[in-house]
Amino acid sequence: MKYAYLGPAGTFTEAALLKMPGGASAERLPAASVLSALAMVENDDAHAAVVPIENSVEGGVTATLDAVSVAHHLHITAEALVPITFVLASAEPMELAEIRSVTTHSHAWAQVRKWAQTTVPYAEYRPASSTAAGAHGLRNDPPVADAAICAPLVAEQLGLHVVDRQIEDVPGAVTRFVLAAKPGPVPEPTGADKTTVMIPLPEDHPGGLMEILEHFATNGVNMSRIESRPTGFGMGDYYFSIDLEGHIAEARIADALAGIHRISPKVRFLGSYPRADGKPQQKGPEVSEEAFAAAAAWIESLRG
Ligand SMILES: O=C(O)C(=O)C[C@]1(C(=O)O)C=C[C@@H](O)C=C1
Repeated sequence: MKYAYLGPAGTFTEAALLKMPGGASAERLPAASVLSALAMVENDDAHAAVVPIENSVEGGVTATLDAVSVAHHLHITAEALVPITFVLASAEPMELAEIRSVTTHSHAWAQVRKWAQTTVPYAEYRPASSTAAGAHGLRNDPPVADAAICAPLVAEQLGLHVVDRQIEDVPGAVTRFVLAAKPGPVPEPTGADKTTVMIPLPEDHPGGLMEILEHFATNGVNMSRIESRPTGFGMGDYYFSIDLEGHIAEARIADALAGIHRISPKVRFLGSYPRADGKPQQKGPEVSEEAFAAAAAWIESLRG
């Protein structure tokens, strides 16, 4: 199997790839951006792509959310969680006070903002396409910056000097990554699953969002993430990117989505897949498979 990922070697995305099903034995194809990684799947140059989707401190990775929800026709088949810790690294030994420019990925920069303000307040920030790309750039002639914020492992692999470590503002931060592939068989339910959907907000429909959420509430479906994003097609045109706890094979998830389809027919199913944390679904008896089967049988008997 060939898996594309946000490269180069040494990104947090590569660490996530190794945790994905089939990741350890997959051929790893580094891509320069999230969009290129997803395009490699669409063009059949890779079977699947590993991309970051959400960080516990900085929130959604909008490039991924928009690409998976709107631009591409891909399904999520797995997720992985990677603990995030950063070091500040330089090509040659340097003191903190000497650093005038720092490079890293924008999501990494957002996770060290307070540290940067207090520790390197005069350093100019230079964006990099990934944390590892920034670290590799220190060896360019001329170097892309005085120092890079990257994973401890890539600093070690490139023989960089560690100026400061554990510089993240929130210890224990985690980034969530997904494996995206062309639509195919949905992974089997495990009892601890997630379903991702994209729901366009119905136009000129007062209470549209509330009606959508009511379908989740009445079917006992918990949401683990909800974000609104512009579709890009016009001012005020928004979609909701939502993760649900449960699998499309369950009657309560299917029933909620069928109800939503009547309000927002362009709703898109983006995959059901096992949860990385393995947390089992909690559901009351009124939304069990047996309760749905008994209700359907009752209606059938009335129509009899
Ligand atoms: O630059 C990397 O190493 C990445 O894998 C990207 C990314 C992200 O997009 O959030 C992944 C994890 C960290 O939160 C910072 C950067």
